[in-house]
Formats: sequence, C-alpha cells, structure tokens
Amino acid sequence: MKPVEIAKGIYDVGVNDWNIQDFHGYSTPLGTSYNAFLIVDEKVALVDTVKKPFTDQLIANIQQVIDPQKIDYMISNHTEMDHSGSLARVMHRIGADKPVYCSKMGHKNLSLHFSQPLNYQPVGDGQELKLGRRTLAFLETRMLHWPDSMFTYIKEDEILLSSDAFGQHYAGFEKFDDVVGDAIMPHAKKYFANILLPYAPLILKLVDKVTQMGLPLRMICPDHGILWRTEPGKIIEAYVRWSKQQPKRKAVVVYDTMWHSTERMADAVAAGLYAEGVAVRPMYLRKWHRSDVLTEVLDAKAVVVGSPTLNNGLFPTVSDFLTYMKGLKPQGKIGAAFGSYGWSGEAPKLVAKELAAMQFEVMDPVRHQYVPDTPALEESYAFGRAIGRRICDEVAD
Ligand SMILES: Cc1cc2nc3c(=O)[nH]c(=O)nc-3n(C[C@H](O)[C@H](O)[C@H](O)COP(=O)(O)O)c2cc1C
Repeated sequence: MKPVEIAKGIYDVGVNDWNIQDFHGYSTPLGTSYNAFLIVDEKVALVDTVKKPFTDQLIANIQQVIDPQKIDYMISNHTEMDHSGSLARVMHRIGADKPVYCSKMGHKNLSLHFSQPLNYQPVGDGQELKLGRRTLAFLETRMLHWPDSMFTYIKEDEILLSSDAFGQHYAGFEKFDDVVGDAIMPHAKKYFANILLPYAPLILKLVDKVTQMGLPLRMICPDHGILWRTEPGKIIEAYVRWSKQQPKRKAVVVYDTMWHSTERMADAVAAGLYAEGVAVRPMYLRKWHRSDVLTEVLDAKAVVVGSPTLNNGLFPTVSDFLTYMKGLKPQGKIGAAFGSYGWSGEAPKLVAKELAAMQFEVMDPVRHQYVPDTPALEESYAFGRAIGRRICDEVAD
C-alpha cells in the first residue's frame, strides 16, 4: 500500500494484510489492514505500528514520505501485537532512545511484550504533546478493548486516531467511508459484536464524555479498515445503538448435528419462530463461523441452541460457541435449548445451564430420542412458536 495523505501532512502509512482469514479465532474473509499514522510537523510523530511480518512494508511506506530517522516521537495507542509487533524494529530504525508515548497501562503492558528497555513516556488522560502547528491530545480509553488502550486526537485537524474502536477487518486500496459506502457497515458491526461487545457500557460512557467535551470530529481513523471522513457521526451513532443492545424481533437458531436429527429439529424450531413474525435463520456450526453467528446474536432477542448428546455431554462445536458467546457477554436475551439424544440426553439441559449462567431468560428445553417423527417435529415447531410469542411480547414491532 502506498501512503495515503488523509489530511495535509498526515499520512496513513499502514499496510494491507490481504490474505489473513482467521484473526485470533475471528473469521476475516476480506483480510484486514493495520493502519499507522505519520504526522509531519516541526516534530514528526508516528502513531502505532503494524504486525511484525509487515515491518519492512511499514518502513518502506514511511520512507516514501520522510526519512524514518526524522521521526521524533513514537506513540502507541494500543499494545496488542497487530499494532505493536514491529515496535522494536521501528525503534531501532528511527533511533532506539526516541520517546514512546503511551498510557500508563501501555507502559506496563509494552514492557511485558518487549524485553528491551524503551524510552517510555506514560501520559495521562487529557495530556497534550505539541508537534509545532499541531497538538496531540491523549484520551485514555481503558478496556476499549485492552487496559492500555487510548485515543490520540489531533486538535487542529479535528482527527481522532481511535485505535481499535470503530474499526473493521477489511483490506482494500479504498481507504475512506465514502468510497466503500454502506457495504462497510456489516464489517463494522461484526467487529463490534466480536471485539467490543463486552465493553458496551464503557462505550456509552465514553460517547457521553466526548459529547460533553464538545470535541469536534472531522475524521475518525481506526487502526483497521477504512477511515470515517465523510460521516464520522454515522459510526458513533451505530456504536451507541449496538452498545444499547436494543434487539429486533429476531432469533438465532444455532446447532450442530451428527445424524441430522437435531438439524431437523432446528428447521422446525426456526419455522415456528418465523410463523410468529420473527426473523430467523438456522445456523449450522460446521458451516457458520462462530464470529458470524455472534454478529447475528448482537441484535437478536433470542438465542436458541441445539446440541445432540455426545458421551453424556455437549457436541464440541456447541461448547466452543457457548464459551465464545459467554465471554462476549450479550445482554437481555431469551435463551432456549433443544436436541436429539439416544439414551441419557444431557445436552439440552447442559446448554440451558450455560445460557442461565449468561443471565439469559431461559425457557424449558425440548429434546427428542433419536430421529424425530412428525409429532416430534410438531413439538419443535410449537417450541419455536412459543419462543416467538415471547419475543413479540417483549420487543415492539
Ligand atoms: C459417539 C456417540 C456418542 C453418543 N453418546 C450419547 C450419550 O452419551 N447419551 C445419549 O443420550 N446419546 C448419545 N449418543 C446418541 C446421539 O445423541 C443420538 O444418535 C442422536 O439422535 C444424535 O443426534 P443428531 O442426529 O442430531 O446428531 C451418542 C452418539 C454417538 C455417535
């Protein structure tokens, strides 16, 4: 990728990772980018680096704008290695004793990632760094989504370098929201559902704080994907909506199956939900990636989970999905479980227990022995309708 001048003297010198398909267990069919920002003023600052294998590309991009040794300040908004992996080599290239500005937690966490001592300059919330004509202001955003996370705001240009917040896993030569259009929103939603959802209450507080500060925002530039230059308010509004987790009349029916019995039940449950006017799609866990299922969970009212009983327990992909969903802490959901079994039939009860541990309102599970016959499928259908009625009672049309 060539450097992209996003405002006069401010460049995205990051890289595209075209072929990554699995980002720490999150599916990324369109790859991703690691954005890094070079601000050229009387003093020159580089905000964030890239994943380690892309270090040479980052340095080559910087070189197209300026001699890397002219960089005066390194700023680390986030310790995670997709943004800090090349820090050691970059510091070696620009001058190992140059200051590295980061949050206090960034100082602690970077030291736990890199053994060589760097000239860390921890900054507090609201602290500023003058570059010449421009001023950088640091905004602590603890747990959005790591303890070290912070934003860097370029005051005079009204540009927010927002680290992972507002990002999307998307690799492309297109770098701006107006070029990609609404096609980017599903990727932003997936990013929110899979990375930021557990911190939804903190996001609402942060948006309040920034609104009270009256911070003008001309552009929001995350560390992944496209930059929001035309309608930065649009992604903030989406974050507020997603953080409130206001559900639609929608359910996710997610399941696995060995011999298709639980699958037949899943189809009948989904048909029952649909008959009550609920949007629904059965999702088979060996075809749908857990991160795509979670994207659907975000605005669903009910999560209905089917598992056959295997060796007195859950089918492994169902355990995987439940573990993943539990960590992301979705709020305000109805939960329901179903499944086929042979002799002991523990799985639906185990699913229901897990859903209850996630504070879901859990309905009594439905299970069938071996292959469901017509009356059994009618029972699954009626189960879907009962869940659907409950959704419609709780969610306005
Ligand atoms: C390897 C294996 C282990 C099983 N273990 C149990 C079990 O412990 N308890 C039980 O009730 N059924 C057990 N079953 C039976 C299945 O749960 C039953 O065949 C069910 O109908 C499968 O549903 P499915 O077609 O959705 O996979 C087992 C089946 C297999 C293949």
